Amino acid sequence: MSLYQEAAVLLANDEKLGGSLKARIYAKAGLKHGAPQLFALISEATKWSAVLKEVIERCGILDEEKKAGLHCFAELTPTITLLLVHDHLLSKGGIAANANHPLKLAVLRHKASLNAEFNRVRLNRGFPTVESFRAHINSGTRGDHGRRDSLSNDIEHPRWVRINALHTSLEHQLATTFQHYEKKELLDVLRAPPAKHILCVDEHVPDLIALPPRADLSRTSAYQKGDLILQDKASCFPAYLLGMSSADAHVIDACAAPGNKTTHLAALLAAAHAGAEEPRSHQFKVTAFERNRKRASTLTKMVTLAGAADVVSIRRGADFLACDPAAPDFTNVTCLLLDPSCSGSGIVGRDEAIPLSLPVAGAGTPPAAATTGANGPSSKRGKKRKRSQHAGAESPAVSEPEIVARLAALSTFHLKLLMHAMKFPNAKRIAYSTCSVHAEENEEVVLKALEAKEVRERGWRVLKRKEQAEGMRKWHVRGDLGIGVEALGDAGRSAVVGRSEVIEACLRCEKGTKDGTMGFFAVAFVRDPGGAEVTMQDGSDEPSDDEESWQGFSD
Ligand SMILES: C[S@@+](CC[C@H](N)C(=O)[O-])C[C@H]1O[C@@H](n2cnc3c(N)ncnc32)[C@H](O)[C@@H]1O
Repeated sequence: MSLYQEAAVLLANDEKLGGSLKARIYAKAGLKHGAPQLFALISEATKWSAVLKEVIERCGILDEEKKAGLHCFAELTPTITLLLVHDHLLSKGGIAANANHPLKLAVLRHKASLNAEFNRVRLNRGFPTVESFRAHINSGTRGDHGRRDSLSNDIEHPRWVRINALHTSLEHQLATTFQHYEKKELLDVLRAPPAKHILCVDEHVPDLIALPPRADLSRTSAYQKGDLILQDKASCFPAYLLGMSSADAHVIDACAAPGNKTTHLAALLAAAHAGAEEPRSHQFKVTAFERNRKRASTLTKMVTLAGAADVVSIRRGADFLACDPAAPDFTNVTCLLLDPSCSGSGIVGRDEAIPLSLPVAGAGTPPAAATTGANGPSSKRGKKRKRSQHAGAESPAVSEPEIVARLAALSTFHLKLLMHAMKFPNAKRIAYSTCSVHAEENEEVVLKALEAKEVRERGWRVLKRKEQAEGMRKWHVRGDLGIGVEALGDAGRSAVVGRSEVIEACLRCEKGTKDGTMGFFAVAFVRDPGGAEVTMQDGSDEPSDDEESWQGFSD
């Protein structure tokens, strides 16, 4: 399989794998060509795709090769043509294939017109040299040239690694797995190539280190044994925010799979109970709810690998909302962690779905007839171009009303979970988090919960910044209450006492910044001693809408 065929298969993503293009390529086993080479080709060709589409269509390559009936035509798909033409026009080494490779020959037959059309497009757009055109494309200016995304930034997402305190310690890992690594600032780590042996010990979350983007630990025995857990910094906030102590013997993870936060809870509880003589399974436990049975299997594997199977009890296929908080099983539950399915808008890579413009056969004007200026196509050609754009590979946009409706459904679902968690009779703390950047799923849920009469009656409030664990107190990006308050009515607004404290209590993480985190939101609720005992009601205090209408969950 040629480089171009393999790149086209990755772009097609027929297996419908999730995650960013980059993550998919680097995670793919058995690639014939190197992941960096494939990723560079795809990302570069994508940046140029709007330009290349125009060039290819005007040259009529797809039509000509089809007419010629060459045996390789079937393989000369729009995607492969785009990739080949990219390398012919823009890669230093040209097309990376043998001189007599049929696909290379098919494209090179059009060498003269490709070069001429490319120069025409460049000049029409006002770029005197290829270099100035390249600089413009790389700058990611929006419009038909592509867009800025993390591919062209010099900052990438670091590889965050949580040291699994159930198995090992930070000191031990620094002295063994990372003995040849130099300690550096986070910014140095963010900009380093994957194989560089530098790391940054995180200043906010204990037992967390950052390695250079795409650092590969998969072959280290520490990773294979479950001593190291790949977990984004932001995702470590909720369990840490709970501030558990030896008084906490039973904790619930309400939405657990794949289990990063479950094993983090177990590790923090083990640290809180350290020194006790009896086996840890007699000291504390985590009950992990996971509604999706398939994902519960992943959870089981993660928990076992992390060495937490003795203290984590998995409720496979169980809906947290269906459990009875008053059941004897839950009498000793003091803390709950809610990390529900959400829009996932904070996930790195989620918005990197690269708009790829593909050429279409029959869409272009042959070069000889291309007498209209680049900015002045005939109406007939204009119609064809419209069709070709429609047939292109860009994903269909989701309309604004759809987004609003989805966020409203998620917000209702999140509030329902939160209100359910607040009914556990002896619960003292609840951490609520999402990997969403939308206030509807974050601050607004917090505010709505706080304004509910029964929540206040039960004594729930936010855990103030000054009460938070040291690292969380130090974290600089706080809540965005301004957006949330807008959505509330007058009654809601006046019901929120101490707005600035609520803002300060919420933690936000932004993606694509030098903090190196994903987009995330976390907050903790606490119940003051003396807050009223929970009176179980008939559920009438719960929001009535169901969350099932939302299909685009983060998980
Ligand atoms: C965002 S993921 C959780 C990620 C997890 N906390 C971690 O850090 O690895 C949300 C999970 O909650 C599960 N879930 C959603 N609603 C649930 C419910 N009502 N009861 C139990 N699990 C639920 C989903 O199936 C999904 O696996």
